[in-house]
Amino acid sequence: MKIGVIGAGSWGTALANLLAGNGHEVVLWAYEPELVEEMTRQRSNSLFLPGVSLHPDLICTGELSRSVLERELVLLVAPTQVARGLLSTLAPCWPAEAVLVNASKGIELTTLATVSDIVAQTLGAGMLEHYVVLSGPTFAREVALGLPSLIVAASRNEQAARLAQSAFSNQTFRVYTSDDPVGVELGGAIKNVLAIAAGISDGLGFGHNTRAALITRGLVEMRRLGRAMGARDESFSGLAGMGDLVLTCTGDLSRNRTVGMKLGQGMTLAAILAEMRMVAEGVKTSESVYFLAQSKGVEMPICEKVFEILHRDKPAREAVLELMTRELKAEYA
Ligand SMILES: NC(=O)c1ccc[n+]([C@@H]2O[C@H](COP(=O)([O-])OP(=O)(O)OC[C@H]3O[C@@H](n4cnc5c(N)ncnc54)[C@H](O)[C@@H]3O)[C@@H](O)[C@H]2O)c1
Ligand SMILES: O=P(O)(O)OC[C@H](O)CO
Repeated sequence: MKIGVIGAGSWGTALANLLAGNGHEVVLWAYEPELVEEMTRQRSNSLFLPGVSLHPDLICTGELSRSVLERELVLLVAPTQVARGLLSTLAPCWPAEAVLVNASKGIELTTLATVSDIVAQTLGAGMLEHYVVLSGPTFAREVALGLPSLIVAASRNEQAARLAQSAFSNQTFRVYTSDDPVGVELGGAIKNVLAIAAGISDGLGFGHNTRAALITRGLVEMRRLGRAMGARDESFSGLAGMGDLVLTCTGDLSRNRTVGMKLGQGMTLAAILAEMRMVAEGVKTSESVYFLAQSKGVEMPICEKVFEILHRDKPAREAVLELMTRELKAEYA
């Protein structure tokens, strides 16, 4: 297939490499001009995926329109907060029949739009028939190294999900399909907020009990918001829900968990972000989830505390005390 990839961060580069290795003709667009130069000449991406050699057939470009021209499948894998700008720019030259696969995991600030919403608003609601969400427990580096990984391709159009499944699958990358893009998209976004919570807990020096509790009760929060937004319950027990939540709350490669750990250890958010070039989607998505939960009347106490710690300067220990001393209740109230 002719495939375009929008975004040459760690995940975009790992997936573009995988697709090229699967025999597709792949054009990878990078935002940074110096990265296009390096990827083309040195076949490496030292900014976002150091130590991984690029596939010899992978084409790299700094021209955004080349990532969609004559493409049969386009993979969007840029930070969520810039997705609207990129898709709006590309709308006039968008290939109408192409399948659009989204691998970004976040919710837009201010609009509270999911990436599905952004796609419908920029490319038209009809595009959702060609839209697939690709999400699951997949650290880019481990996928790039060929370590066995599983993921879900979710779409309301079964044919589109199957097309993505066959384009991405190989011996080390196993893709399941799902008919619940809403649940799969929400799982990927909310787990980033909960990973920050798990990091804060570790940074404060709490133990395994606390982390296991955060994962379990975090999953309840994910499911609640999912229900309010029309997601299928079982998606949250799957790869894009529990799977990714466990990975990101426990894995040292997680940027979101790392942000949380540093916060727990006493660094300010501004100082943490100043030394990070990569994106930790949970930082902004914590704000989106907070307001989304409020607007839907959904109780999400852990996500609420992450928002307050990150964006309202609440001391982490105070937030934990507030969580622990909430009114006592049944586990499934
Ligand atoms: N890295 C992973 O393991 C992984 C796995 C699954 C999903 N994701 C998701 O993939 C998405 C992309 O993350 P990543 O990890 O590949 O990125 P990254 O953190 O490795 O790199 C940051 C990316 O942001 C881009 N960028 C920064 N400012 C930009 C701008 N103004 N306009 C356009 N692009 C800009 C950079 O070019 C780079 O591609 C995120 O939503 C992330 O949650 C990442
Ligand atoms: O490094 P993180 O925290 O952005 O997580 C990366 C992926 O989403 C894991 O599936």
